[in-house]
Amino acid sequence: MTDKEYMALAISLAQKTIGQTSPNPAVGAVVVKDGRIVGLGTHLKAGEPHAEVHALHMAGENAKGSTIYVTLEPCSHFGKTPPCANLIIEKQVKRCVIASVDSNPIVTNNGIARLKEAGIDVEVGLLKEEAEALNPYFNFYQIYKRPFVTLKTATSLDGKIATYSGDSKWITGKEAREDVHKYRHEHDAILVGVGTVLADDPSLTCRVPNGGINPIRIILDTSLRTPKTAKVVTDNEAPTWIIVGSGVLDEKKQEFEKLGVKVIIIKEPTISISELLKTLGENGIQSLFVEGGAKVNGSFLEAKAFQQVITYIAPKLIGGSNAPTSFAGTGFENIKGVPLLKVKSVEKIGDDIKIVSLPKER
Ligand SMILES: Nc1c(/N=C/[C@H](O)[C@H](O)[C@H](O)COP(=O)(O)O)[nH]c(=O)[nH]c1=O
Ligand SMILES: Nc1c(N[C@@H]2O[C@H](COP(=O)(O)O)[C@@H](O)[C@H]2O)[nH]c(=O)[nH]c1=O
Ligand SMILES: [Zn+2]
Repeated sequence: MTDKEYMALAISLAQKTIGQTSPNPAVGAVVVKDGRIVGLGTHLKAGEPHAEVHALHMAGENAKGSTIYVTLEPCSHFGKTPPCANLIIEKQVKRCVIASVDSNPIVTNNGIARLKEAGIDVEVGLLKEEAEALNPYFNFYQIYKRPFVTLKTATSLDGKIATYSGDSKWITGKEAREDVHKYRHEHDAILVGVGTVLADDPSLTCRVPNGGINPIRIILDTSLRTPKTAKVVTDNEAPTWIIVGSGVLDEKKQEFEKLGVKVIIIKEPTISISELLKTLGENGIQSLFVEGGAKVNGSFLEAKAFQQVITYIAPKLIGGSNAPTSFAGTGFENIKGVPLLKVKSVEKIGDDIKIVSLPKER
């Protein structure tokens, strides 16, 4: 097979682990000796061995004089695991083909330099775009130290998220709702406003066939109105963090902490999105799935604080000038001031349409 085919195999291995390796990136590795695949590996969980370690372990003696294809630059630092670059050198690998450079500042280019110093034949950039597309959340966080934000809305053809009476079950169909759970698995955290908690009492867990990883549930709740009886407080299915403003009294905070909820006070009377994202970044959240409701979506939109928008549109017409739409708040005064997006994909999903769009650099 060609170098490209081996690297594509490494990428496909990593693809299947997206969502389970955070805060580490998803990485795949393939070891080839004399035209035979002798080792395969992918990083499965943060703190466990890296992809190269698994692949070289499987290769055993055949690692000597082999070629290793890896989707990310081999690490060169002692994090929770020893450096992969050292292991590649120790196992006397002959050639190392790397798809993408590591965006983690403590790693970037050090691994490549160390391999070259040891006389290993290093090539960088094969299927670079495909490899970088494996870890958009990790890469964004390494650069900005705040979470990559995905906004998700589910509306009728006429842009409503509920009827004027507040009924919203269900607008989109089973397939679209299941697709949402894939994003819950992939993101570190899911965020809704207390309005959604009061209206839907959502569980915000990841319910995909064969199970998935539950995101941390983050509730934007300036004056701590979340009921103590809410599922997100009582179901013990996943961690729940409630973000409150500086006006919340300490003893009220402690009541929720006694129930196992983490309460984070933003030192402002109302929660600004930029302050929220800075705080979540400091708490290690690399990716945030914002599932509304309209008020929260509106505040993220006005702060222009999002990196991708997932829109599900159901072939239904709800009507009514009082029926809520997906973005509340003030909105923009002029068309020329609104954020521009680029449509990345449009697809049918069940009876609904799914559009993924990305902010356009102005
Ligand atoms: N009403 C609709 C949605 N409504 C989503 C709500 O905002 C809230 O996130 C859900 O009720 C979450 O519930 P749980 O976590 O599954 O228990 N979302 C959708 O994709 N389609 C709809 O029709
Ligand atoms: N997952 C992964 C890498 N991840 C890199 O190593 C860092 C985590 O190191 P540690 O704390 O030791 O697990 C992570 O931030 C990223 O820069 N590197 C690799 O060579 N192969 C792998 O499979
Ligand atoms: Zn490593």
